[in-house]
Amino acid sequence: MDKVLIRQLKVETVIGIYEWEKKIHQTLLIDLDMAWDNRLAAATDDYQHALCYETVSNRLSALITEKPIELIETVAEMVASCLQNEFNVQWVKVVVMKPGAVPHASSVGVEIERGHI
Ligand SMILES: Nc1nc2c(c(=O)[nH]1)N=C([C@H](O)[C@@H](O)CO)CN2
Repeated sequence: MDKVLIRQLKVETVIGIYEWEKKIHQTLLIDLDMAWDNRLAAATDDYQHALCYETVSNRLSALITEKPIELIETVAEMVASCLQNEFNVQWVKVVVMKPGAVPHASSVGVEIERGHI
C-alpha cells in the first residue's frame, strides 16, 4: 500500500480536561499514515495528483486550534474525519501524542485507524 506520511506535526493548542489546562496552550505531536496511490503523481511528476502533505498539515493545524478540546481522542477523530471527508483519504492511521502530560512519562497518546483500502 502506498502512503503519504507526516511525522511529528507540532500543534500548540488548548487541550485538556482540567480547568488549568483551559487557560494555557500545550503541545500535541501528530503522526499520520495516509493511504494514497502515489503512482500517478510519480509517473506524471505532477503535483495535482499528489496528496499534498503541506496542505494537509496546514488544514489540520487550523482545525485543531479552532476551539478548545478536552480529549486527545477527540483530536484523533477530528483529524481522521477531515482526511476522509476533505482529502478523500480512504484509510488513515492517526497518532496523537501529548508530551509532558504525565510527569513520569516522556509522552502519552492515542492511536486510531479509520477507513479501509
Ligand atoms: N485517554 C485520555 N486520558 C486523559 C486525557 C485524554 O485526553 N485522554 N487527558 C487528561 C488530562 O487532560 C491530562 O492530559 C492532564 O495531565 C488525563 N487523561
